[in-house]
Amino acid sequence: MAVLGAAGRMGSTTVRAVEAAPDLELVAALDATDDLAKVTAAGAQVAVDFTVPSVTEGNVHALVDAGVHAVVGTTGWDDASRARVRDHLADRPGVGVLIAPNFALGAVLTMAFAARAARWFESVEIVELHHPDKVDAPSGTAMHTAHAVAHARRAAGVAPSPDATEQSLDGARGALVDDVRVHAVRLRGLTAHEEVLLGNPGEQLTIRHDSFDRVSFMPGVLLAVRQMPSRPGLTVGLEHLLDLG
Ligand SMILES: NC(=O)C1=CN([C@@H]2O[C@H](COP(=O)(O)OP(=O)(O)OC[C@H]3O[C@@H](n4cnc5c(N)ncnc54)[C@H](O)[C@@H]3O)[C@@H](O)[C@H]2O)C=CC1
Ligand SMILES: O=C(O)C1=N[C@H](C(=O)O)C[C@H](O)C1
Repeated sequence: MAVLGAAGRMGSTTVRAVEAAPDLELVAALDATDDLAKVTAAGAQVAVDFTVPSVTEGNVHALVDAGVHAVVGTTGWDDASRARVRDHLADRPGVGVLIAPNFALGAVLTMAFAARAARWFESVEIVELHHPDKVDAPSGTAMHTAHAVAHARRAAGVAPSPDATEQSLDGARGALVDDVRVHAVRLRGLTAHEEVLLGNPGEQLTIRHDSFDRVSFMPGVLLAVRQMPSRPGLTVGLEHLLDLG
């Protein structure tokens, strides 16, 4: 297999995890100046992408063209970019692509629990907290959580969260993602954290996940590397590989 973004925080952690896995062989480790052709030249069947939002879609199309399965952890995807990959895969039967905003088991469970709870609370807001070197906000995980929560609330006929704000500074109420408020904190010392706050009169439920170390993402990454060769087409979210989707 191959790792794209191998010199980065997640890419280097993935390289170490793959090297420690007896059933996987790392044949290519690429970073920004490397030609993607090295992936096929090395005979990789699966490539993991932990690069940057501005290049990940191009990488995936090149991998699909080369018949290489892709496990994508890079964020910054939207409906349009995912649709382009889905369309491309229609011409390449047998090739699988997973785009997952978070590979940590606890984060995937947080999203599943939040979606399950969402219909039972009048208010819901999301706070994501990350290291200050992160280039995108809100996090891909928070966006995915907001869409899942919004979908569950719409399906149950629940109104958007009440909010009487008439006057506020720009950004004070966070970003509105699919009718759910998302707040992004960037703080030295943090790794990757998310809280889903659910409120009713007289009670609050907080669902919180903390990744203290990037090793927390590795079991999910390796699971996906092993499964994608038998999952053709586009899969969005690790929850589908864990039977939680
Ligand atoms: N899905 C998940 O579980 C997780 C996803 N992420 C996401 O993964 C991405 C990477 O995060 P970090 O590793 O923290 O960033 P980073 O900045 O440490 O690493 C990115 C690496 O990609 C390299 N790169 C840039 N363009 C490239 C190209 N064209 N080809 C190959 N390599 C290229 C950079 O030189 C750098 O080494 C971000 O989008 C982040 O949000 C991060 C943690 C977990
Ligand atoms: O950049 C990060 O660090 C992370 N990015 C992903 C995201 O945007 O959701 C996953 C995790 O939160 C860490």
